[in-house]
Amino acid sequence: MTLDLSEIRQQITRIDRSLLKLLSERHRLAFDVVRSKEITQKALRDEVREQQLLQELVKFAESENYQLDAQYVTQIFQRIIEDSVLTQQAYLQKKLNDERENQVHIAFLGKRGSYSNLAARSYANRYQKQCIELSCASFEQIFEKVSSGEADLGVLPLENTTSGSINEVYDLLQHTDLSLVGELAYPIKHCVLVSDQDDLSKIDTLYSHPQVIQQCSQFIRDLDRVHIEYCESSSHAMELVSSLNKPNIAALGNEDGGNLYGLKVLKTDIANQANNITRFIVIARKPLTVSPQITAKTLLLMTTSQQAGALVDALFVFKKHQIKMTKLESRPIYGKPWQEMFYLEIEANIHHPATQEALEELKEYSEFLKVLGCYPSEIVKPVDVA
Ligand SMILES: C=C(O[C@@H]1C=C(C(=O)O)C=C[C@H]1O)C(=O)O
Repeated sequence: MTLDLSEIRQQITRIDRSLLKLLSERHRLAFDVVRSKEITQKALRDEVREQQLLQELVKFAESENYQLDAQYVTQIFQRIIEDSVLTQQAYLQKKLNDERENQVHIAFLGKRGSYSNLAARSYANRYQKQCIELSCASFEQIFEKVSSGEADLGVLPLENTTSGSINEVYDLLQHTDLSLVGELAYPIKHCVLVSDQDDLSKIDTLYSHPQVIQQCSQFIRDLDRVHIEYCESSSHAMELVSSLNKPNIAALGNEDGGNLYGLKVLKTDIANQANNITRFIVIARKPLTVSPQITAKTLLLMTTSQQAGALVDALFVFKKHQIKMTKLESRPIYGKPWQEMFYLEIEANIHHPATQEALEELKEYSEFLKVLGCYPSEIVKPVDVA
């Protein structure tokens, strides 16, 4: 055994490359798996198989030979399985919707380096498409760019695990003819970015988007007398802090974006909640067909009568048809004080006859009902290992 650090590091580098090679091999097998399932029409996700795999791996991991922590191993393999499931989904979806174009124009909020930009890139990557980026100054502009055909897709944040729903996006969905065609969960990792400063106590002004400020409120409260400057997006904040180049100011943003603007990270992990994830939606002009082999979600917009129990009656339809509801959100109706519009997200494929039947029944309990879109669920809930 050697204790020479550079030699040990060489060994680590070699092991990391081997791990990467194995990950790539496993990733490629996802394509063989999905081609096989295309023939058999088997459901893409097999939770029993996933559970067996994980249980066996944990048993190995904890054995004498490996001595690895069960939770550590489980988390890694859950990520690997998620990649396999999402890779297979993207393959099926591309084929089903006959997408041959290799480029996709995506509109998003903010400049290069914004979270929306990173989410847009990640979405294009998943579908192995080159992303032509169209940066927008407002959510409304994203809708306009997709409507006019300037953009093929628009990526918008819908909810965040810390700050909740993004009302403005919900409200814009009320008036659109565009369709929801996708979702993606993107981990948000806020940090303090500076031009040149090593001491956090020297910072007296923070620049960022109101959502980011809200998500880091506990960290900000603990700072002494810091002034907040609200910006259009976190990328605007990063650009501004970079161009002002002062030692007393900082931007709250993400590390990748910060790199782009030549900023350095002064502090990481500053969000109130460690698991800070934003769910983005993807909009397009045409609705999508979702493969029956994939877990699909459908977003509905509905109003009910003002009578007692009207919403309960409507929701009961889902219970009766054994349809899982993944989200219920209400927003005021513009011009109708104290009346509410409901957004219902269900785990169901709109093309499935059982869903159609449930929606027909739902019409009886609603005054207005509109399908905003049906899309593959990209939130792969891990199976329980116990
Ligand atoms: C790879 C498969 O597809 C999915 C992914 C799995 C994995 O990555 O191990 C396991 C089961 C399925 O949910 C498979 O069916 O074997």
